[in-house]
Amino acid sequence: MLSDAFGREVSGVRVSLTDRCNFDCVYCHNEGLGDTRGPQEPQDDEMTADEVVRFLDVAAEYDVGKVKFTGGEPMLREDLEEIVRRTPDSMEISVTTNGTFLPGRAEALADAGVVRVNVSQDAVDPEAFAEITQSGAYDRVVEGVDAALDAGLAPVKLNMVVFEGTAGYVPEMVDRVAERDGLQLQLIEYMPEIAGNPEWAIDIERVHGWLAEQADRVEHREMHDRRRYFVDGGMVEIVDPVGNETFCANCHRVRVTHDGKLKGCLNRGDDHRSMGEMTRDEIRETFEETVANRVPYYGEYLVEDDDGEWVVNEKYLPAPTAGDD
Ligand SMILES: Nc1nc2c(ncn2[C@@H]2O[C@H](COP(=O)(O)OP(=O)(O)OP(=O)(O)O)[C@@H](O)[C@H]2O)c(=O)[nH]1
Ligand SMILES: C[S@@+](CC[C@H](N)C(=O)[O-])C[C@H]1O[C@@H](n2cnc3c(N)ncnc32)[C@H](O)[C@@H]1O
Ligand code: SF4
Ligand code: SF4
Repeated sequence: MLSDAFGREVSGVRVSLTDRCNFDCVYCHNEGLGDTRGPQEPQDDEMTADEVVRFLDVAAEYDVGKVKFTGGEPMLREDLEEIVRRTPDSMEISVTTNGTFLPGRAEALADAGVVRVNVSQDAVDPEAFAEITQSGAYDRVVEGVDAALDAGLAPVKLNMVVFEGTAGYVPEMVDRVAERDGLQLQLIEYMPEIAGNPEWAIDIERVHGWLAEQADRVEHREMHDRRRYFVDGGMVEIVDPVGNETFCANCHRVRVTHDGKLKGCLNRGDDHRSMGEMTRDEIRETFEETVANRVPYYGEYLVEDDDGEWVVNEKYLPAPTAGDD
């Protein structure tokens, strides 16, 4: 397994299959590309299934054991099932989706080899949902969650971005996952870096504090040192990257953009390496370079030396953790 200069092993990849989407969520960072709601028709620049699989084959050679397919909306790709089927057997496959295409396709995804899905659902109130996603698809998403559970794609994590527009719905969402076996809740701190509107952010520590009061127990997940609260039989995980040095110190994934560029960090736009028409050997080299150049985003990992060059801040070496859960 490859490690970066901070000792962070790369055990997973997140592959964006498209930047298209049928929603237009007001907060969307589009996996680092920044523009909400990409074009609706298939684009020439999307990786083909062959290109995705070629990259995954190379990643598997480096013992990358997990792949997350995301987007844009990855289920807009009609060849998603094919890509999943052709993903190396050694990889655990999950998908993050807005859920609208799960009815009618969840079973096929499970048959192809997806083990679990994360479904975005920011509110239990259809009107609020419509305002946030700019869509009228609330019922369809709820149906999609049911379809995923019926197909055995469990646990289904409900992804909820916590910001000014949703914070009031957190207690209802916590109740919802407690009521239903197979559901978990993932509260994602709003990230304004790429999406803009920093005034929408709320203090995620208040949510931690509230959950700590409700929880019977709290666990730490190895990836990102995320906290998991167990409330009335339900599990609530908080994804809180913003300004969080510990989160980045435990980041074990390399990303691929829909147009086939490798990148070491969600928030960086200056480290993209295009795989384009590369041979496998070239992809290997590019993957190694990408890992070697990964730098945690939050924290003073790079400092200026006496000659004005940016160098690794030695106080962070070796990195605190390795591995993934
Ligand atoms: N800054 C940052 N944000 C992340 C990272 N991982 C996840 N997030 C945020 O959390 C969102 C939801 O991630 P998901 O695609 O559901 O997957 P996940 O929670 O990371 O992975 P699993 O819990 O293993 O399913 C992402 O779109 C980001 O907004 C990360 O490494 N860095
Ligand atoms: C970019 S979407 C792609 C997958 C799919 N379309 C979906 O919505 O699940 C992946 C996740 O990123 C989250 N997300 C988008 N913009 C965000 C932001 N500015 N801050 C935090 N999370 C964000 C969404 O809620 C979603 O759960
Ligand atoms: S559904 Fe996902 S990709 Fe589409 S706009 Fe919403 S968060 Fe962004
Ligand atoms: S380094 Fe930090 S901000 Fe960048 S992808 Fe990893 S956890 Fe996210």
